[in-house]
Amino acid sequence: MSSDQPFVLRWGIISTGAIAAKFVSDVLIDPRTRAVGDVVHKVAVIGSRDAAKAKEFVNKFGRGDRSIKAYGTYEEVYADKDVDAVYIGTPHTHHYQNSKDAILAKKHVLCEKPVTSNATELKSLMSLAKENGVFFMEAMWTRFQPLACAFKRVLEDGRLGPPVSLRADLSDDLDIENLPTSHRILDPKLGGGALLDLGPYPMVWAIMTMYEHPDNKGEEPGHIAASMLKTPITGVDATTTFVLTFNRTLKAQAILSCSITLPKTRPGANIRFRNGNIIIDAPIYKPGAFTVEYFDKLGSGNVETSETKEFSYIGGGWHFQADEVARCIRDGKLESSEWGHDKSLLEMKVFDEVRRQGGYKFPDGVEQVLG
Ligand SMILES: NC(=O)C1=CN([C@@H]2O[C@H](COP(=O)(O)OP(=O)(O)OC[C@H]3O[C@@H](n4cnc5c(N)ncnc54)[C@H](OP(=O)(O)O)[C@@H]3O)[C@@H](O)[C@H]2O)C=CC1
Ligand SMILES: O=C1OC[C@@H](O)[C@H](O)[C@H]1O
Repeated sequence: MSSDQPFVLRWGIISTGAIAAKFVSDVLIDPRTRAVGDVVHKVAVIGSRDAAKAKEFVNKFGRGDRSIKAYGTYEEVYADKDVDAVYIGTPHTHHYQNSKDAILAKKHVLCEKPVTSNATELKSLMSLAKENGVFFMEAMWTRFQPLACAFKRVLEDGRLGPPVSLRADLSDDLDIENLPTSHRILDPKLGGGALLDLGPYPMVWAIMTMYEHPDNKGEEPGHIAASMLKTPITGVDATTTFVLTFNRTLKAQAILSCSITLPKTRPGANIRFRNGNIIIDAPIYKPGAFTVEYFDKLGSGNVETSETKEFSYIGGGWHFQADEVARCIRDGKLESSEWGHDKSLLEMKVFDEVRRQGGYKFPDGVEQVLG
């Protein structure tokens, strides 16, 4: 193959749930429709706990590709020689075991958010991935969308000055009164509740804005304050608010919230800098636009200029993270420089602490590795 041929990444898919369908649909879109010419994706294998579901998934989402294999166990996916990377779309509390099995089979892994149930599980996977020489990343798709890349460029040009305060919320009224208690959103055995499902999204904006800020020097927040409101249905958190104070070198505060009993709020995020603001549309997992406001002079609050940047593309937005995985694997990297292990680890440490303060303990046996 000549070097100007795109790199082909062959995926094995674990689970036939809602997000696996979205991921597969996106990676099967011709990458040239998003101006990507250096990588392409091949879905090689679908794995389900039920062979009939896997076959049905291939028929429904495989775009007529008759070479896609359908398996009735996940183990067959890990063992398949035609698979380079495994995408894991199972419920949160299965991510650790599924990732571990894939890594031990020497497959690269892209695992849905939240990457594990707790920080200790994640640390164990990070070590295992390094020992086995495979790439490992949490599927933090928002970070790879064109809007997030443009947002980072605005932060990096420095005109806004340092960030001081950020508010970000991801809420969605999931009609929990009418969901079965076995649904992954309600069942504590599946890590149910707002924090683990929706909390990664306010976190990603805080991480991009504050944790990654050069003045922060890679410090974790020095203080975390959290409160959870539980649903009486199963006791998982329905609404959670947590405040991260970056008080070590950067002096900034992120006020983050999520809810499964409220509709989305507008805007999704509001970030205040010494010299202006950034306002991000809802929903913050895939905003369509953001507005940058610049003050006439430092700290005045008078908006002199403002610019709104809008984004659209073909597909749901899950393919950009897949392109990142393909490029990293092609280049022999074991982690992404945009969403590396340290960022997922910070997320999981924060979630552990928020659950501790909120009194949300998983049932015994859910966490596979305890700290
Ligand atoms: N990035 C994003 O935008 C999104 C990410 N997610 C994340 O993806 C994960 C899955 O969510 P979602 O697709 O909505 O969930 P679904 O319930 O729709 O699908 C989960 C799938 O996991 C498999 N599975 C394995 N073990 C279990 C189990 N014990 N109970 C239920 N299902 C099981 C099943 O596939 P099978 O029977 O074929 O084995 C099932 O279809 C979550 O961690 C969530 O946070 C979810 C939505 C959006
Ligand atoms: O990751 C997600 O983003 C979109 C939400 O609707 C979904 O519940 C969540 O899992």
